[in-house]
Formats: sequence, C-alpha cells, structure tokens
Amino acid sequence: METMLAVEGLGKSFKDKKIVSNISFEVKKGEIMALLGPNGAGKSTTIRNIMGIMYPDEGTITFRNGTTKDIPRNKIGYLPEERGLYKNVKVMDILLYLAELKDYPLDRAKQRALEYLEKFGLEGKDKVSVEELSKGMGQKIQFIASIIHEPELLILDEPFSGLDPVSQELFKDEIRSLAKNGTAILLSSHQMNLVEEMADRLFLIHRGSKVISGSLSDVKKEYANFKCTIHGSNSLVLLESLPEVERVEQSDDTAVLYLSKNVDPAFWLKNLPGEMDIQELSIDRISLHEIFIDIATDKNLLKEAGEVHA
Ligand SMILES: Nc1ncnc2c1ncn2[C@@H]1O[C@H](COP(=O)(O)OP(=O)(O)OP(=O)(O)O)[C@@H](O)[C@H]1O
Repeated sequence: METMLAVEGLGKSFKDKKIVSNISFEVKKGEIMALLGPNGAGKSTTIRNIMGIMYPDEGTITFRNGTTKDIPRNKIGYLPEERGLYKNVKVMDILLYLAELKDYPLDRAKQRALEYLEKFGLEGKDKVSVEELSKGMGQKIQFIASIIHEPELLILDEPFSGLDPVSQELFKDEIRSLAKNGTAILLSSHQMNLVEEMADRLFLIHRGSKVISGSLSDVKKEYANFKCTIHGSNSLVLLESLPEVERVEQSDDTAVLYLSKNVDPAFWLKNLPGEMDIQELSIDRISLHEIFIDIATDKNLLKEAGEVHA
C-alpha cells in the first residue's frame, strides 16, 4: 500500500523546550490513522510541521512513498484546529476560491460544492455569506473546503469539535467513505468513541513522545483489559476479594470489576463463587477512552507501553 505521508524522527523545540521528540509514523493510502494525545501533547505541533507552517529541528517528513519532501499542496487537504473563514464572503465564492488555489477545475468544484452542501444539510447556503452561518455550519463549510479538490492526503485536526451528534455522524460517514475511496487520512481527535469506530491505526503521544502505536485491534488486545459489569446485591468486600480484580466501582446494585491483564474471561467467570447475586452480567474490554485516561493520568500503562505489532 502506498505511503502518502511518512514522519521520521520528528523533533521540535520552542525556546529550548522540547515539544515533540522522535515522532515517527506513516499514513498509507486508504487508511485512517489517528494521532491522539492529551491536551498539550504535541499533536498540532506535529501537524503544523507536516503542513510546513513550521519547520522540524530534527527528522524528516516525506510524501508519496518518500519521493518528495515538498508538500504536495494541490493534493493535500487540511482542516486546521483553529477555525476561520473570511467572514463577508459568500459560501460558494470561498469554496471556489480555495479550489482555484489548488488548481482544481472550477466547474467540477462547483458541482462538488453543491453536492456536499446538500449532503451536509446546507442546501441553498451557497449564496449566503459566512458570517450568517452558525458555528457548526461554518465548520461544515471548512470541512468541504478541505476536500473540495479531492486530496490524496487529508489532515483533520479536531474535525468533530463543536458539532452536534447528527453532524458528527455525517462527518464520520464522510471521512470513512473518503478513506474507502483511497484518501489517506490523518485524524487528530479527542472523541475516543469516534476514533474507536473509525481508525485503522493509532499513534498516541504524551508530553511530545510516543506512548502507543499500532492497529486499533492490536492496541485494544494489548492494553484493554477486561471489565465485568454485574447487576445484583453484592457487598464491596466480596467483590474486592474475587481473584484478578484490580479495582471495583460500585453504585447501588451495579458493580464494575476491572480485571487484571491476561485474565481468561471464560475461566474467570467459571470460578465466581456460588453465593454471588447475579441478575445480569456482561464482560467487555475497556474502551479506548479508558485506555486514554489511564495514559493521560500516568497510570500503569505508561510503564509497559510501546509498539504493538500485528
Ligand atoms: N508557537 C509556540 N511557542 C511556544 N510553545 C508552543 C507553541 N505552540 C505550541 N506550544 C506548546 O507546545 C505544546 C504542545 O502544543 P500542541 O498545540 O502541539 O498540543 P496538542 O497536542 O495539539 O494539544 P491540544 O489537544 O490542547 O490541542 C504545548 O505545551 C504548547 O504550549
């Protein structure tokens, strides 16, 4: 699979303070790669280096199977974290202007703009000026602007922030469909549930350095321990005394038991004591959201984190 973007050993400091260090990852054609990390981890700095808004102190950034260090401006789409469009310009005019900057044919851009406006529930807004749009509508226009020219590599910095759940679904479907049609997508987002539904691979940074990378399923297999949710009246003492239980969260008649690493859930279930009150029981792996919180709050994951191989 063609590698559209390769970041190798990226390092960047501001005033002697190292902000990102030894960051290396690739984004391949047709995949969604999630760049994750807590606030201030260095995601936007990484993206700004890729986009040539600032320059790396260390490392290299190459495009299209390493054939060029020059940003393929006409084939790259970018939705920056900072939103903003010219306020008193009509929606269609701004979309066509941005398409023209990318040397994209204007008749085709106009057709795509109208199609996307309809898809995003903004029919008829082409003649409205940007200042008359709501924040969410403006964000949809900015998203359309980032893809109007059919980019091969699309970089989305927090695309879902400020969107209502319906609009989030629309964006999610569109991003997935772009990847299916071959676009390489680098996605930075704090919405872990959406990342979990969408990403093929992820790269998680904390304080400017890699903590975890790999395919979503391998990362979950490696770091997402099992948790067991039990509805029933059981004392906290009993629950905490069960084997392989690291932590219990209990409220009313519901308890969530966080199990230790490498527990075989079928074996564990068989060994539950007969006196337990079990009205309902489910067992799942913890979510990406919970893995993220463990990392962001420096829980035990950091000690063992690293690359997860398929
Ligand atoms: N131009 C700058 N000058 C000095 N420090 C900067 C500059 N830009 C970013 N930083 C610092 O670099 C660190 C990483 O910032 P960055 O915006 O890359 O984080 P982020 O992971 O995108 O965070 P968030 O999730 O909050 O958007 C922060 O400590 C920030 O204060």
